[in-house]
Amino acid sequence: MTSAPADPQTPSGYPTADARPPRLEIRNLRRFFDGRAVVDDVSLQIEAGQVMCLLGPSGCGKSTTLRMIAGVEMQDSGEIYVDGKLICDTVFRVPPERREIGLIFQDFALFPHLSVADNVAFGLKGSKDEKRARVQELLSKVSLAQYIDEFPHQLSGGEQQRVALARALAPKPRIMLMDEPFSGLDNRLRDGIRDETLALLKEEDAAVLLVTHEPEEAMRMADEIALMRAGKIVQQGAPYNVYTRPADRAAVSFFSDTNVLRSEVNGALAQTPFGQFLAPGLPDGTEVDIVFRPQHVKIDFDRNGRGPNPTATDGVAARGVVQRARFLGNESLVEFRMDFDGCVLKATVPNVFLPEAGRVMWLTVRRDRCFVFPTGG
Ligand SMILES: Nc1ncnc2c1ncn2[C@@H]1O[C@H](COP(=O)(O)OP(=O)(O)OP(=O)(O)O)[C@@H](O)[C@H]1O
Repeated sequence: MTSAPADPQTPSGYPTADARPPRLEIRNLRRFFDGRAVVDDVSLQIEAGQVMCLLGPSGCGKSTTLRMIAGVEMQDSGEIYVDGKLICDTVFRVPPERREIGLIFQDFALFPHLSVADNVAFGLKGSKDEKRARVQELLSKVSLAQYIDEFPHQLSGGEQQRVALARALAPKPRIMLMDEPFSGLDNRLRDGIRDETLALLKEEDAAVLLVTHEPEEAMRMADEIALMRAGKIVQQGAPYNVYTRPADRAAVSFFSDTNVLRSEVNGALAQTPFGQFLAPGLPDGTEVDIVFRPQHVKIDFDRNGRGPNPTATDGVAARGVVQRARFLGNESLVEFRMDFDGCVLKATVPNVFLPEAGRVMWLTVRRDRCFVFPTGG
């Protein structure tokens, strides 16, 4: 007996015949502008009901990636699959309107001359009653049922954004692409709308790819973060893992303020005034950066010219002088000029802690929260 020939539009590599392929898969996408790869070998998989955030600085290629998936930009190489079916490579291309992909952009334009109901119904097929039922269902979900017959100019920015979300979800897209969808909203509105949007997206079971340059937004929204830099995915994983096990120095500083100490490897160890750090696999003489976040610096008082005793978790204490201290609302930020080489280190402390400038204090660093990277690597 011979087996049926493989479907040429189905990618290989799924472990068993009944294993469900990802809702969206992109493989090795590349796009060149003026000879420069602005998207460079990007591969991602997103399941139904999963929110993936493509996070990175301005110009790193996030929107171009999204535009290729939407079908409004063509890749120079690579493939895009939906539920295991090829929808686009360099020869075959399903047109954008047949991809069943919902889109929301920062400048989501509602049609000003159409009512809220007609905006939401815009991409819907079916009878008038069916359309009306779906419109009502979605407007209730975004808590705007009472505005069904209003016009966009009668709504606030946040309400308009929720209508845009309802419109994008109305045709039950299998995939939702969102490009900085909340950046036009003011801070107070944003958190609430993000949470509502997330709940609704989960309920509708779409695979979501959300583009943002704000780490906080990605941490808040994502099941998985793909960190992008200069056209490439440099790290991918659950928000906790990306935050606590950053791939390189730039990945640490993308999420938060950082402190950096410079050292040189000797016998797989890097010596610092805070004690020695493991530098496995790095040859002697390699310059390294020991990177840590201000919230992992501990502050202790001076005891007649001495600091706290060394411990396994916090290492050795180093002496510094308070430069300035500021209250930031939830925490205080204190800057120290360190005795050992005059560098400035930052520490954050919960609540209010505002020591006067010139005061001598001792700092230790949570050793398990320090990262050792080759300098410039
Ligand atoms: N049509 C185009 N022609 C030439 N260069 C382009 C074109 N579209 C994008 N680029 C360039 O490609 C790079 C990536 O752009 P892209 O918009 O994808 O970045 P991004 O990460 O989404 O940035 P932002 O967060 O600022 O929107 C940028 O340097 C941009 O100038």
